[in-house]
Amino acid sequence: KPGLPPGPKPWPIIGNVLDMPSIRPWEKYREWCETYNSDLVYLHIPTQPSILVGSLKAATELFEKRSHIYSDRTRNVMYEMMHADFHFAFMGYTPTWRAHRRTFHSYFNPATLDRFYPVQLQHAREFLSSILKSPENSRKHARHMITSVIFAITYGQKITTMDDENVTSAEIAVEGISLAAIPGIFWVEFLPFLRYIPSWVPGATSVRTAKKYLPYVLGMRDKPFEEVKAAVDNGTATPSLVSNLIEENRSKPRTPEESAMNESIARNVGGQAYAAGADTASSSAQSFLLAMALYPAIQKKAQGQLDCVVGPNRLPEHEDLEHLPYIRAIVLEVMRWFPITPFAVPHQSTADDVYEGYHIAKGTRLIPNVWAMLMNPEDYPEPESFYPDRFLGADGNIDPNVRDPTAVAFGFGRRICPGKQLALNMLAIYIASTLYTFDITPGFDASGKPVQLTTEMLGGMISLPRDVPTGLKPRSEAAVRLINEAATELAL
Ligand code: HEM
Repeated sequence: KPGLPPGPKPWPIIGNVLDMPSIRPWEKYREWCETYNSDLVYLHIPTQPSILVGSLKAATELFEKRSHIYSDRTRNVMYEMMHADFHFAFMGYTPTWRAHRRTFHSYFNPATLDRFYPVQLQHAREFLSSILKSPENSRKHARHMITSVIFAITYGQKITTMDDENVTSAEIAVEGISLAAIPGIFWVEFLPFLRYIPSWVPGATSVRTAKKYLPYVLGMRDKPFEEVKAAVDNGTATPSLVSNLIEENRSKPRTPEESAMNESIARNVGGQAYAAGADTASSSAQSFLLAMALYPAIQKKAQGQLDCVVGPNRLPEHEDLEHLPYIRAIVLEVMRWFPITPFAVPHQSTADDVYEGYHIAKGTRLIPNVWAMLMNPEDYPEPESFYPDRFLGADGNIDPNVRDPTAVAFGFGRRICPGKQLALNMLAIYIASTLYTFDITPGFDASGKPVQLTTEMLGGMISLPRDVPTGLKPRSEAAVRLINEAATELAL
């Protein structure tokens, strides 16, 4: 009879709860796979049996080839308490999840994503202008750019400052969602009845945390949606995901139930775009700056190709990317070198199964160690080095024989990130525009010394670089002129 995969020895009752790392968990997860010499490692977590999936081979076999039984999500009591379960990334493998995903996909169908090029280009160029004015705020500007694209596409709203109420509220909501996603830090996850303990009881951290974030989560879902709905009513809405869904819902006769269901899907799908897309893509935008400051020779090489393809008289556009394999290789290497979702979003099984002689019971949570897969030296020699050339063949084009890291970094199977291509398009034009116009160096600290950059990763479910360089200098007077001309055009 197949047994459980190997794993750390459990304690009575609490199992491996105290073994669960909260700092850089992906490293401990990899160590366990090595210690037990197994792609799968079993963790005894009360009420939530879990398996770490340490190799791409196992992840592909389970999440992709057997996706019909590995596409569920783990119940997260904290999400229920803070109402974050409206986000379809956290819904179970149900018809409701499917309806949400279908709606999202119909708007962000990869075949029609070029209609978002203009909005991406506009905000990439606004980023250049902002950097020209205050390079010391590079982290904030990168975040602002991605947030602006997401709000423009989702709600047709212009985010002129990061102090915008819809943004600050969503930021706090995402902080709560990210916190609640770290496996093993809230006791309510193991003992769901704790949710009913009053928040004043000492130790009721779960209840107090959920209570703190609840209004922000609801605000993120409802406030911008209501604003767009009112604009649609007044005939003043700018076309967007949400206005489109509202109008479509009204365009055909429907029963009140159907109509309410469609409105709820529109509200949820809009409300989760910021949570799913802003932290993730802006973390990659920031880690790109970090890589460039740490690897100046790569920067030079990319700038050489940009100068050659784009010429001296204009800024890059999406259409240039086809002729810029080195930029595309940098995008791939950014996604690999800095795994911003180091264990993706765990999947859960819906039937008993056997893999390589191990028993995987129905209801097991499977945590893919995406970080370890992207740092695997067999696929990517010297994985700690930022080396885009690894993706290029002898002809200077992308070599299809090198494993595509975006097939791992965005998760797996039926749950794979549906915003993947949108995110990659956004990052590619931002990377091309920034390298074309700026030299990126670490910058200086308050005492005037060059900053010592590290590659330290912060955060849990979504990680971001601790250090983001601030030494961005325009490459030439011509670059400054092009940025200013673009800004004038955008203001017209
Ligand atoms: C660099 C940027 C991004 C990364 C690395 C990323 C990564 C991921 C990962 C790892 C998952 C979980 C996949 C799985 O369960 O196997 C996911 C799910 C998801 N992502 Fe992304 N994402 C990014 C950007 C975006 C953007 C821009 C959007 C939308 C605007 C988006 C929307 C979603 C949604 C809705 C889900 C849930 C899918 C489901 O459960 O069915 N993501 N993403």
